[in-house]
Amino acid sequence: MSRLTGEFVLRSGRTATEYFDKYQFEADPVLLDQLAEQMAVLIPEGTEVLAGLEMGGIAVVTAVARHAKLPTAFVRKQAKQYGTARLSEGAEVAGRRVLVIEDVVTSGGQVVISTEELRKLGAHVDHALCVIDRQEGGSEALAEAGITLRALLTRAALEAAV
Ligand SMILES: O=P(O)(O)OC[C@H]1O[C@H](OP(=O)(O)OP(=O)(O)O)[C@H](O)[C@@H]1O
Ligand SMILES: O=C(O)c1cc(=O)[nH]c(=O)[nH]1
Repeated sequence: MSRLTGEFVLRSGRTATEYFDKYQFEADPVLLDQLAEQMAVLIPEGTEVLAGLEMGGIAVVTAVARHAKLPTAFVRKQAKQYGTARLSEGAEVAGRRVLVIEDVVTSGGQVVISTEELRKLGAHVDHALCVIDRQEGGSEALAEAGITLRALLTRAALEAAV
């Protein structure tokens, strides 16, 4: 139900004829919980904090954390301009082994940007976990940044299931 066809501009600026609307599965509490339960199994040993990326990664991280029983951080695209003025809200990330949680990975650009920012805050980030890896160079880009990508689903697997 999340797989759309048409013409879509992606975050990376690329265009695609296929788009996974993550908000369709994130808005379904039963489906999201099932995905989260399976993702929790993929969490690398030693992970201390789960960090979900704005916006789609926030619902995913909250759901995964319920199964993993780990504290969560909510990572903004830009630091809040008032109040706490934080980029990363919730659990403290400094000095802790942090797993980045994302919904969809395409080029890997957003995970790399947010990981750099988390590292500046003192987090130790070696891994990321996503719901869907579109298999368009994301895992390679992450590897260059020292991040291993684990995915619950790949684009190839989803296409094979249709
Ligand atoms: O691997 P990349 O090429 O960086 O692309 C994937 C990113 O693009 C989408 O974010 P978008 O900005 O559309 O998302 P939001 O609705 O979650 O804010 C998705 O949630 C990833 O964050
Ligand atoms: O690369 C993206 O921006 C992107 C691709 C996709 O399939 N779904 C999504 O939410 N974002």
